[in-house]
Amino acid sequence: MKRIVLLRHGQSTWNKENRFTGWTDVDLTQEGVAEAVRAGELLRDEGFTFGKAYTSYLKRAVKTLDCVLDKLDEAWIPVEKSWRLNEKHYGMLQGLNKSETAEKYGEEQVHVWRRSYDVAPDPLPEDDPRNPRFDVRYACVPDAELPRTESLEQTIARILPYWHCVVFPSLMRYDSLLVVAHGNSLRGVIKHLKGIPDDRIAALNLPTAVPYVFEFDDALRLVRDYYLGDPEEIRRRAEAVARQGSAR
Ligand SMILES: O=C(O)[C@H](O)COP(=O)(O)O
Repeated sequence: MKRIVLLRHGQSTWNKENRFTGWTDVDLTQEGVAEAVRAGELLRDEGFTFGKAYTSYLKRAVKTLDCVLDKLDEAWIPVEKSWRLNEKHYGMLQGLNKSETAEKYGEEQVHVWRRSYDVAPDPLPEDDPRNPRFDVRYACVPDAELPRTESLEQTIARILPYWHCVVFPSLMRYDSLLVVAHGNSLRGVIKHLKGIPDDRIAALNLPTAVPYVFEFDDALRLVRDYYLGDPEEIRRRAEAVARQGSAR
């Protein structure tokens, strides 16, 4: 049996302030670090070990991965970072408070921006200092591939080449992989793995730092998926994520 564990990063400073984050490189809060440590302990106590780990270019995911590997005493395993695992780019919404945005534009519009499959928020202007073309970490990415905003569909379109060519084939070499990324980049991966239809993906909300396990048979067909942890608490936390777009 082969396994991939997907993990959303722990609480970030902008999660705490309820701001749209996207590609903004904000840090973990103390609570976020504690969540990451708890995720590592849970994986350790359930006997998980990993051959290789993947994460994004954003420090909230990288630091969460570090905390988990530390708890597993597996800081030595190969780790590969890719911009393709970054969060959905939230365009001009980045930095705005989600509740205030709901008060201004309506909860329904905010839900469309957050959870629709094919609607993207307004893009960052070309000369906006937040445009990824000005960020040295993306210097090796062709400009045409760097987003100024993204729908979930576009997020999935940039993740899948990496998923198909790099992450998933490494299951042939390693029995277990750990992928630490973001709420929407992982929703995209989960949509792909489970074949969730476009019009059903809006209902999926991922809480921070809850390990989500995918098991595959020897032919690498998905046989089972489940969260680690208390189902009632996970349900409550997923609902709280959904409510982040409510007006106050
Ligand atoms: O980028 C963000 O704001 C978060 O990572 C995910 O936000 P969402 O749950 O509002 O899509």
